[in-house]
Amino acid sequence: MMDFTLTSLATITIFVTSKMAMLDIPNLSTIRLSETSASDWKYISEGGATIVFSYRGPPHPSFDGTVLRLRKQKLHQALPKTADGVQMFCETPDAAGPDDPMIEFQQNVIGRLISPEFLVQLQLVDIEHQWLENFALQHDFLRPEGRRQVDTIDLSKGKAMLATDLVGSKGCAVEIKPKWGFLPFPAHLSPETSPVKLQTCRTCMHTHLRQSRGEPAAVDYCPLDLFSGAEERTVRAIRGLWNAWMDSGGAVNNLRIFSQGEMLKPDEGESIAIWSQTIFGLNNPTLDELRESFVGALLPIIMETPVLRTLSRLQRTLDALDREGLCKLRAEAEALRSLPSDDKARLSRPTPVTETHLSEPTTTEWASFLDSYLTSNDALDHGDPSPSNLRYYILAYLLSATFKDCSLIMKLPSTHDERGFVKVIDLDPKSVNKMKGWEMLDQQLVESYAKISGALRRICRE
Ligand SMILES: O=P(O)(O)O[C@@H]1[C@@H](OP(=O)(O)O)[C@H](OP(=O)(O)O)[C@H](O)[C@H](OP(=O)(O)O)[C@H]1OP(=O)(O)O
Ligand SMILES: Nc1ncnc2c1ncn2[C@@H]1O[C@H](COP(=O)(O)OP(=O)(O)OP(=O)(O)O)[C@@H](O)[C@H]1O
Repeated sequence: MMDFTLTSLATITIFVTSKMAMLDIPNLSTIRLSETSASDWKYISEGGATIVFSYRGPPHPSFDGTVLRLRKQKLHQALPKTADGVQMFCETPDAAGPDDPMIEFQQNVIGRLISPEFLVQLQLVDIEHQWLENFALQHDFLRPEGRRQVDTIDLSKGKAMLATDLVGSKGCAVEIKPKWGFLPFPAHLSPETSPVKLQTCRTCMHTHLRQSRGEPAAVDYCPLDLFSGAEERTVRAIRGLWNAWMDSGGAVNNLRIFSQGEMLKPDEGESIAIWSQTIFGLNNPTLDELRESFVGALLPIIMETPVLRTLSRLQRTLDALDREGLCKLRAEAEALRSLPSDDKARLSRPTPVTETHLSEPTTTEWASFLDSYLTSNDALDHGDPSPSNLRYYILAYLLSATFKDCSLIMKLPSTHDERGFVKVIDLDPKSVNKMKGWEMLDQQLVESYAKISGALRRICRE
């Protein structure tokens, strides 16, 4: 049985040095947001943890073609999700710290797993408190009401992130949040959960739960179709996303459409008319015509990009035990902890759960984990995991969660905007504090889905 200890400092030093050289991140402490005014930035969109603005001010070498990504702060802690699905529990790893760990994480972890052509250039910038306060004051009221009730720009941060603006001010960009692209590894599922979880994917179960609560949900969309690589299924997935976008008035977060730098909403007739004319050359199309043009434009991009396959492989291989197997492994390690020390010493693979198992991974630990994952994950017996590898599996699960929650932004090719592209965004590290919430949600999803009669359950195929 292979045993990973995540502390190989020699390897880590070499790795960090070579990676920094490769990505050539400049020293950006000289870039000052206070050189711009709040009105130079236009609200683009937001997720559970961050809010994004595009630079639209006078020409500036540091800000042209960039977005500003600011951290948000919950107004209230430990609340359930709101009706529009805004996540309200569990903090991100940096919630208490002044800086954003994202850049380091993208260099040291994500950059080793996803080809740089699919990643966005990120830069850390200093923010002066007064500037941020004024910025928040000017922009907060333009945010969606549902979001404003939950969180606000985090004024405690001294740094923010600049990233390449993928939406731009011309042409059409499409954002898809694909979610979970695999069915779980069966080895650790219980007899009760196994028939449910092996037939219906996690995202479809979540959709059902949301639907039953009257929340917006992408009911016709299954990520396994999108990830399938098969044309017919990909068409079905894009149609499903489009239908959800239409039916929810653009409220579901699985599909966002940006036209000329603005987020499009299905009920904005004039913008839709301009969009359909400029992007598809359609005048007064029927909704079906518009949908099929949209599908036709997106299909080749999705079929050709290798990045969906990469994401699904990463999600799956990093979640080799399923949440249930991980919980069992932790329980096994906890049971070992309570053994008398003489008995522990005699065990072939002891690993009681310690504080370090539940701490946030450091940069060096991530680097060491990646070394192990890239060289030896396939050689591990995931059907009979060793408690001594508990920490390895915890880090793997955290990283899998990042890939399960990221989004793609695809720029449609157009005459004035040359080539299209596909980029992966929102590759933030997830916090170990989320484990409990994930466990509860997993149980809730399966329990709720198991109540549906078998014949009505969705069958998701890989
Ligand atoms: O648990 P899920 O699958 O609902 O994912 C959450 C997302 O909900 P979704 O299903 O995509 O609408 C949720 O998205 P929204 O806030 O609903 O747009 C967040 O992305 C959340 O991550 P974080 O708390 O921002 O780090 C996500 O939480 P994690 O599971 O990634 O921790
Ligand atoms: N580089 C970019 N260019 C243009 N728009 C962007 C960029 N990065 C993010 N966005 C927009 O901002 C939104 C919020 O960003 P992001 O998904 O990173 O936030 P988040 O809070 O981490 O999301 P989640 O809740 O899904 O975890 C995205 O959904 C996208 O619409």
